[in-house]
Amino acid sequence: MISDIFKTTNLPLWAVFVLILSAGFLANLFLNRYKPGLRSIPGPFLASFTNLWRLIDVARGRHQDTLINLHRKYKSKLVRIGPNAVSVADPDAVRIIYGLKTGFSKTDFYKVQQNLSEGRPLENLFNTLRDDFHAAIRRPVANAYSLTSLLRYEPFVDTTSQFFLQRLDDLYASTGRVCDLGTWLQYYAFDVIGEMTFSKRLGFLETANDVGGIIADLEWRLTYFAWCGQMPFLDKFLVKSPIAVRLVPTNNVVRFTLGQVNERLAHPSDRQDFLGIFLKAKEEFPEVVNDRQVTSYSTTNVFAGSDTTAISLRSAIYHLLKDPPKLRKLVAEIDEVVGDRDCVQQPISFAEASKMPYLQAVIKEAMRIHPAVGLLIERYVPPAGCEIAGTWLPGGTKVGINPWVLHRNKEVYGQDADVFRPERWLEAEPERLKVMERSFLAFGSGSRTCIGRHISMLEMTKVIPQLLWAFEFELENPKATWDLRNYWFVRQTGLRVFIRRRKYGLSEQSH
Ligand code: HEM
Repeated sequence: MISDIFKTTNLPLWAVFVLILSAGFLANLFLNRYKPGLRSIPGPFLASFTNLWRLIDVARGRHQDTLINLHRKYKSKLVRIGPNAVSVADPDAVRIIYGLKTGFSKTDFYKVQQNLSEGRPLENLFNTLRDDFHAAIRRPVANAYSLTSLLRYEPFVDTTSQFFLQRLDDLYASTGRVCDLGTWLQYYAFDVIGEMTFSKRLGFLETANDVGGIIADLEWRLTYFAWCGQMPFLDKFLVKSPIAVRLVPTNNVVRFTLGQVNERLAHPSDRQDFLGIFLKAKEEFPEVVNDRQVTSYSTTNVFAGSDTTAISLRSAIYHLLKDPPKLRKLVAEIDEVVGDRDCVQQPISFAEASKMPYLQAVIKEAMRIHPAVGLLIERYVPPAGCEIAGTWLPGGTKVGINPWVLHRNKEVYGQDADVFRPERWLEAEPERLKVMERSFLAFGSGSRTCIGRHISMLEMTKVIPQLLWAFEFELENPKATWDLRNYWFVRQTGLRVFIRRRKYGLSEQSH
């Protein structure tokens, strides 16, 4: 056949190949564009041909805004953002896509996130695609993350918070220097998770520095996940290519946690921190938990639990500082609960904080208006296909909800959905509240929901009142807005403040 074309056209062989390749490429684009089940879903024209559209848009760092605008522009619950990818904005779809036993599984976007350890991808709770493996590794440790286990971690949070406040007082309240509070909240979040996981602060607050380059490493890694995750086959040619694997067989964060695990193994102790629990799980479930799995659990704590918590803390503080009446309302609630005691020496307990309605509403609203995760929480439609928002989608389609899109849905949260207003959580009628709760995806939803959500709520509900009790914060430039960059997590920069003592040092003053 090829030789016939060659003879009749007198074309050189290479030109025939180029022609055939071009025809194949064009046919592929055409098939992408007119893929059954997806061809009638509105979306950017280019996106229906190639995932490059998605990759480029994600690389620009404001993908959450693009999706919010696209859903509003097309007035559609479904927007096609790739030849085989659909963004969904429908509260009723939450249960379908993320519900227990609905058969939707994580996509190869998560495979890219499997960091290398000794040359092999390290599957963990967060990034595994295999539901049976996920259930097997979740069972031995689930209890350690439950609400009832929280009391165990409160002292870890308290000691780190006290040190955090002392550092802010020494370096900023006492000197009048401007403080990059956003960065300090990140140091705090890393040190708390270090305390809880390894019984030691990782040294961020102490050194006021990026210890071991972990923050920088996570930053580039998240960027890589976000970009490469839009065209996951590229991973095999980049970080997981044979040459790259040989050059960097174990990545930085894994190496760091491996060091902590090895140190504990060399000096065994009966500490009830997460590492202690993971090592106990190794004894109780030897068929599932080996040394590699212990490292995997520990790495996940550091990876999934630090940046996300810092982002949510920043959101709460920033939005309060931008809206002084709301800040005053929260401070009044804190003062009432704390009374005469020193809130640094005797912090608000989790039990007390859980009964502070405005504080709870502020945290929830901070995570609604600025959820940490800023890309689709992607899943594959099961092989039999499925109807979502009135459209039948074929098996294997990538679907997902971007929390930013559902959180800004005006039908769910009202016409002021773009505004920070904690009161909405306190005023909503029970039926409306149910829909708002169902659409709240800051911690994901269903079978793969965040295992660390109680831990982060523990941190946030304790440290926010302590900070606001101890200090007054003032934005360096009250009119400026901060900068956002979405690389899987939507990280903020520019939360720069002046700090003044409010009640910090109360016990010293009374002596
Ligand atoms: C405010 C803080 C946090 C936010 C916003 C957050 C957000 C999320 C989200 C959206 C997911 C679902 C991801 C998906 O379905 O693809 C998730 C899963 C997960 N998170 Fe968190 N997270 C936070 C804190 C933590 C903490 C403190 C830890 C650990 C100590 C943690 C560990 C995990 C793990 C292990 C998973 C995977 C769970 C599974 O699939 O079984 N997270 N998180």
